[in-house]
Amino acid sequence: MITPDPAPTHVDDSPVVEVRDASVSLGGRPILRRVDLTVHPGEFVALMGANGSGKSTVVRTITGLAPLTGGEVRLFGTPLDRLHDRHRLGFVPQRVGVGGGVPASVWEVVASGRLTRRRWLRPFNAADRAAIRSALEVVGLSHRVRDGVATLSGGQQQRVMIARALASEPELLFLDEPTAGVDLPNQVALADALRLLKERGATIVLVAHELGPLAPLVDRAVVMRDGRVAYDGAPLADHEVHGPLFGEIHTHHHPEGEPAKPHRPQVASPLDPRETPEAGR
Ligand SMILES: Nc1ncnc2c1ncn2[C@@H]1O[C@H](COP(=O)(O)OP(=O)(O)OP(=O)(O)O)[C@@H](O)[C@H]1O
Repeated sequence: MITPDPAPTHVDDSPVVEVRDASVSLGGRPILRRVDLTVHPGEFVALMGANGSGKSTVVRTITGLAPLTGGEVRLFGTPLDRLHDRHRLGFVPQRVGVGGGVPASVWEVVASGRLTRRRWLRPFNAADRAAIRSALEVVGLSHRVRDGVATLSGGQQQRVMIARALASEPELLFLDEPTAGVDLPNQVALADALRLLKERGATIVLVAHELGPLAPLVDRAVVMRDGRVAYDGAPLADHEVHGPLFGEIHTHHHPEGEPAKPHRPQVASPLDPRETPEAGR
């Protein structure tokens, strides 16, 4: 709920996302190779890695947009193809040009986030309007409700798309590069909005090249390389992800010798029987 409710949505720690041995081919080319990923309730996971490493495809697979050629995806404990209450998911895709000639107002775009929760052709009820208002407040755009989306800057348009996802009151939110091409004040506004959502108990999976102001929110980093999970563990600084480390499968040593936090950190190991010597290259 987008209400001041600090209680987490889930009472147990059963995974919200379970990707098991998932493979995806696109255009006849293997893009994801035997990916495993588990996300627990309330976690904020940053999915990182170089261009073309497969980050977006992981998210597209988890949200059912890219078909599996092998393996399984479960959300909220249910196989993806049997999940009916899809309103529990929110998805802010990459580089959405909401302006593109569509004369929609900010309010209309954010209100469209309620469609999965409403019965067809019913007017918005008080709960709908409250959720829309709250989402606009969270992203700091209440004063722009009547404006055409096309009149907003790219960063503000991205905030509109975040508000649209927030209005649907998702338990699990995916964002693909929400800060790409967004100026710093808008990145900070996005971070504030996501912090609030996290405090309300949502589980968040974020695809990002660089975390910038989002870094303090991240509980866990997963780094993709060549369609595989190369690292799964404690958050990494942007420079670590983009340094030489992910030129190879990486074993992470935490700087102060602290144990990697939080959930079951895993480093994909070359000893993994599924890996072949040439596989990670
Ligand atoms: N529909 C498609 N058909 C064929 N190949 C695709 C398709 N979509 C993505 N790919 C390829 O899959 C690989 C992984 O793409 P993906 O977008 O998942 O990577 P990414 O890590 O998100 O990259 P970026 O950071 O550039 O968005 C790339 O080589 C890309 O060219």
